[in-house]
Amino acid sequence: MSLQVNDLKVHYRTLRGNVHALDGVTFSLEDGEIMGLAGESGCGKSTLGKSLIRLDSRMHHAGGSVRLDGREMPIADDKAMVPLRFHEVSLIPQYAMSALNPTRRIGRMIDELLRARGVRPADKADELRRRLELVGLEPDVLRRFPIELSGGMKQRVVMVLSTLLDPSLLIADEVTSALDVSTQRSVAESLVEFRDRGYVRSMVFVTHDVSLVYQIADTIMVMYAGHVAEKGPAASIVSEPRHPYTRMLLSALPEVGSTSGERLQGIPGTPPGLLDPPTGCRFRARCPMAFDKCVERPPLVETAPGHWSACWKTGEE
Ligand SMILES: Nc1ncnc2c1ncn2[C@@H]1O[C@H](COP(=O)(O)OP(=O)(O)OP(=O)(O)O)[C@@H](O)[C@H]1O
Repeated sequence: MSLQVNDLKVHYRTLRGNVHALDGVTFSLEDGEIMGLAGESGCGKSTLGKSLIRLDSRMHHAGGSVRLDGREMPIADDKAMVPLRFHEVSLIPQYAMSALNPTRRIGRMIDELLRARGVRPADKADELRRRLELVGLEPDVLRRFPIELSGGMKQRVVMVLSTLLDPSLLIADEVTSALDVSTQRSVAESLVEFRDRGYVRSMVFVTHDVSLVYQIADTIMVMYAGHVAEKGPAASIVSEPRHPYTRMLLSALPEVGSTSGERLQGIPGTPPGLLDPPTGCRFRARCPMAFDKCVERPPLVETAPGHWSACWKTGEE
């Protein structure tokens, strides 16, 4: 599996104009890669996840391309995307576990969803049980209603369901944020296990929690206001961040980096609005390193193998 996203632009149409939620996003994902996607609220993480599977009616594909396994994905063509969903690309959306139909038993709901995707439930019954067991759920969960399950159990059901057809790419959007810390960890570890067993080939793990993603991801991509700020191997993003925004994001976290005895710093200011975003580097108004050239948009350049950063200063180092 390989994913190449090139200069992707996705906007939301609103009465006040277009919200430039993704404005020229470029990155790639290797076979087997788990990429953590981080950044402040509103930077475009969910929009990127949704763009790879379903553009809703307010979303507009304004440019760029997405290639999965060398094939162009018709992301703007809802109908043409139907055969790819769940088979090639699957999404565990934010709040998926609270969206489970409360009036359906889990087993019946899974059967209905499989049929809707052209799959006979009987053909998947053994595999379903094996995977439920793998995530620590008894087969009797299939006879229960969602209300009878804890948040962690529901999230595991959703994970198993979303990956039952062995998609190439899984997008997991904030799948752990509503769970307690130990459940978060085990849900995240189950996702890694799914990758290791080949149930999914590669994964984009969207999160606010850089410390959790650091434990499970191979690479981390940091977005800022609809742009990619930096992408690289997880260890070097955390220990040697190149982009000033990544540095500030990490220094605002208690769990990651060398924080012993150091005072945590918040990031002063707020991200720009995306209805009429500023030209050039979108971080420049908050950046302690900003200089004249930042009125031009910095290109994303590879500063070390597999490590990309979009900052004029990084390019100079
Ligand atoms: N339906 C919508 N209509 C208009 N603008 C939207 C819509 N959904 C999202 N946006 C805007 O698009 C931008 C990106 O939002 P997105 O939800 O992708 O960010 P995010 O990084 O996932 O945030 P969060 O972490 O809070 O989920 C934001 O400026 C947001 O306000």
